[in-house]
Amino acid sequence: MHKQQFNNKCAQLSSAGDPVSLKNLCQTSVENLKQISIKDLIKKTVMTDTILWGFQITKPIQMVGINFVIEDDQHDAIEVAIYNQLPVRSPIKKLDALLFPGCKIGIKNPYLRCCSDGNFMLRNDNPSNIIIQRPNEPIEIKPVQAQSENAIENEVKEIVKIPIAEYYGSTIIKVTNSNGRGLFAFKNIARGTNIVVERSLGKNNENASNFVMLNIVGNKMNTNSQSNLNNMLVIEQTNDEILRAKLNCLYAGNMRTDCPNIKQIRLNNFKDFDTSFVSAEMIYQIVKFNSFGGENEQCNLFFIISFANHAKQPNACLVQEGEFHILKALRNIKADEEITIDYVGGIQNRKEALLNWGITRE
Ligand SMILES: C[S@@+](CC[C@H](N)C(=O)[O-])C[C@H]1O[C@@H](n2cnc3c(N)ncnc32)[C@H](O)[C@@H]1O
Repeated sequence: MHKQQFNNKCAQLSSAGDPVSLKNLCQTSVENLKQISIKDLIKKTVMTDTILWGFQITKPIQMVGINFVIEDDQHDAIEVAIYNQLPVRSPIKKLDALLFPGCKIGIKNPYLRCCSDGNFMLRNDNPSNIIIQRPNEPIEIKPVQAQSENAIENEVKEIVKIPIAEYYGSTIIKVTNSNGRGLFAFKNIARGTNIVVERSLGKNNENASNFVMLNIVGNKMNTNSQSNLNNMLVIEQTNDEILRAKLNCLYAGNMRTDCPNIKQIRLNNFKDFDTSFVSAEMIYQIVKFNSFGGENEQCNLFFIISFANHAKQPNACLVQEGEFHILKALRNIKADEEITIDYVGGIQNRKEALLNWGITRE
């Protein structure tokens, strides 16, 4: 088929639409719609006066419509096909900037349509039925120059495909038997999976380069970067309630048994959290016990990743891609297993380095 014919065909298909979906225009405001989950959907039925919220977990693909997968707060996933959002055959760049993993998607009056291949997916032809909340603008993923032909090269190739938004994966925070609170898997996680993608707290990594950190190289940040981060956090908390909530939650880590609810955090719901101002002394303690230094001696503090405890033989590691840090599975991790990292991988005097976190034996 010639390009022109192909375009015409696409345009025809697009304008023809799905009659049920085309008629399904929801003009009710979000507050007046009942919130439902993927499990509540009924096949071949328009769920009138309801809204389904989910997080986009795949990149979009464009055929006639735009298809991608969303996951709801029950961790069920479904494919969504939306039509008439963008002209047929819009440039990929435009599409990637509109819809990317991490976006929160609201679908008014969801309609579970049976496709010609027998599968079911949510179909929508009315752009006003779709609410797209972008967590942040996607970063441009630059091709990374492979430095050698070893493991790093493979690691780089994998990473380049990935992070454009924060993501908290199949994780839950629970109290451990002996190391305070810790990060756990609530589902089986396959080796190589990006379990959590996070930016470090405090804007201290403006000079971060596109490098890969296969392991954490101890808490060896220089005094400069650590005190720089402390100062940043003291100032930044003034206008940032969520940052205060996160810092309060990290303070006095091991002494606490209250575990932040990741489900709530996914929805950016921090309203039950302590958002009081955090003193400079508290910030010093938080950074000391929860931050990790990178190869460039930069000091990184996280929220979710900082709940990962140390192990000599960990099942995960931290890698960095630009402004994002990725907690990556080193092997298959079973549901309910604790997710651990080696705080001092690559350091000669492990014992001494571990004392930075108050860890006296491995
Ligand atoms: C990055 S935080 C980890 C989360 C922390 N357990 C909490 O409850 O908030 C690091 C702190 O956890 C504790 N910790 C982590 N791994 C440990 C280990 N293998 N043995 C003993 N304590 C550990 C230490 O107190 C350390 O300062």
